[in-house]
Amino acid sequence: MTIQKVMVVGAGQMGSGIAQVIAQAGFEVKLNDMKQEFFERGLRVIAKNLTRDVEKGRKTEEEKEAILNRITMSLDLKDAFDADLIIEAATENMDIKQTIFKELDAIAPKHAIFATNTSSLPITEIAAVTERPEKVIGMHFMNPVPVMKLVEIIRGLATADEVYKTVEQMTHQLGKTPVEVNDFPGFISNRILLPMINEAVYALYEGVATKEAIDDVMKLGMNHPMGPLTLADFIGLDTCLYIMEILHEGLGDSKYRPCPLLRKYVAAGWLGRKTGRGFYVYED
Ligand SMILES: CC(=O)CC(=O)SCCNC(=O)CCNC(=O)[C@H](O)C(C)(C)COP(=O)(O)OP(=O)(O)OC[C@H]1O[C@@H](n2cnc3c(N)ncnc32)[C@H](O)[C@@H]1OP(=O)(O)O
Ligand SMILES: NC(=O)C1=CN([C@@H]2O[C@H](COP(=O)(O)OP(=O)(O)OC[C@H]3O[C@@H](n4cnc5c(N)ncnc54)[C@H](OP(=O)(O)O)[C@@H]3O)[C@@H](O)[C@H]2O)C=CC1
Repeated sequence: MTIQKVMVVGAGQMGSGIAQVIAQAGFEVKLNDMKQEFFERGLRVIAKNLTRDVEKGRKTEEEKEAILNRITMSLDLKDAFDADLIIEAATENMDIKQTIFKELDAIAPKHAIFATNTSSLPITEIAAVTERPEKVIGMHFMNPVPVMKLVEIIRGLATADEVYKTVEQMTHQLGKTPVEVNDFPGFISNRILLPMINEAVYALYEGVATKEAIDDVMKLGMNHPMGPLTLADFIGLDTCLYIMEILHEGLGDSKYRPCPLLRKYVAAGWLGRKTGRGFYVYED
């Protein structure tokens, strides 16, 4: 199957990055969110990234404009009427994702593939609310999307081989490297990454060291580009907590219990970079 028209649902940090790489690869993309201001916030981030590319001589001003012109605003899921591929990148919450997919199922063409960028939720359970579970698949991009090479592709129980192949090919067209993973909580990436981040939060909670010291140990000692607490702020503490809860519930092992300090920060609305405060404070 050939993909021509794409829709991305959710214009947050992941949705805007996904829309950017899709438009960069020459596809038309509708970027959907619930309010115009969320779309505009997403588009501002994309424009900023592209301006940096122009300043660094990687793109011309004309290329930047052409990419931006391929991204159109959508505030209504009905705009999915002509989509070949829909990539959902809304908030990490099963109810939200199932509601979106159910609604899209009644709107999108019968051939359309539904991909979800979920970090941890079961693809099979999301697919089950649609009449097309064979066309539902996980397409898990990494943050920041324009930079990171990996896309985990997750088959649900019913995902058709043809759908897998189309999404794999699309991933190559976006300049990314696909890795196939089966449908288990947190897949590979977050099953391994998030317990490390959660352990770093426990180390802070128990007073083992300061946040700076914890991050320095992992940066300088293990050559991680960011310390785990900085990375948690970058991902979003709400998303980190959701993922730990899914691992805990889905795998049934107490080693995945979320640290109470992580819960406390999320309850306070300290969600990391996106709200200006998490483990660290951000002025920009
Ligand atoms: C939660 C999930 O479900 C899964 C996940 O995504 S988990 C998160 C996975 N991501 C990570 O682990 C990221 C870890 N951090 C890093 O790799 C690096 O710190 C980083 C790439 C984010 C920044 O790299 P850095 O060397 O510290 O900073 P910097 O020099 O400013 O940036 C490096 C390049 O990335 C680009 N970049 C940095 N942040 C960017 C962003 N948010 N958007 C777009 N481009 C960005 C910069 O423009 C720069 O590009 P050039 O060198 O080509 O000019
Ligand atoms: N952050 C990360 O590092 C990564 C996250 N992911 C996954 O990507 C998804 C998005 O995460 P992220 O971009 O970080 O989150 P953000 O909070 O930045 O963005 C989510 C966006 O979705 C919007 N949204 C919520 N409900 C709907 C809806 N019903 N219809 C349309 N848009 C909606 C939100 O609007 P509002 O602001 O009003 O709530 C927000 O703009 C999650 O599933 C997450 O697990 C995957 C890989 C990495």
